[in-house]
Amino acid sequence: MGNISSNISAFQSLHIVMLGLDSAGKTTVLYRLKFNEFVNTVPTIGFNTEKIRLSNGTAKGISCHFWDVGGQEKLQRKEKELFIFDATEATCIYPFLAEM
Ligand SMILES: Nc1nc2c(ncn2[C@@H]2O[C@H](COP(=O)(O)OP(=O)(O)OP(=O)(O)O)[C@@H](O)[C@H]2O)c(=O)[nH]1
Ligand SMILES: [Mg+2]
Repeated sequence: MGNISSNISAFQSLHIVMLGLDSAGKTTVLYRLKFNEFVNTVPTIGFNTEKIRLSNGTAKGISCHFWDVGGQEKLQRKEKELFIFDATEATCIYPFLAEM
């Protein structure tokens, strides 16, 4: 047993897919985590992806791979398809995101 971060080896990344309605603040959160500052955003067409090392109380921290998916109505059908797949498998979701 243990928490999520202690079960992730130094060579693995935690994949986090950010889903939500348009203008919910997903991209704002992503760049706040990445740059530690507020960034003006534009509506996301397709997706943004960033690798961010977050603190988990250890010197190494935890490697997180964020997938910030645009929430506009025309993109929501694609988002629903993503739920079919295991979001921890980036190779599964990437082809679908790339089509958006
Ligand atoms: N007041 C307030 N505004 C916020 C907050 N977070 C984001 N915003 C604003 O809300 C707007 C939309 O934020 P985004 O981060 O682009 O929203 P999003 O969820 O990425 O939207 P899509 O890309 O269209 O899916 C922007 O003008 C942000 O400045 C918040 O916590 N408070
Ligand atoms: Mg966005």
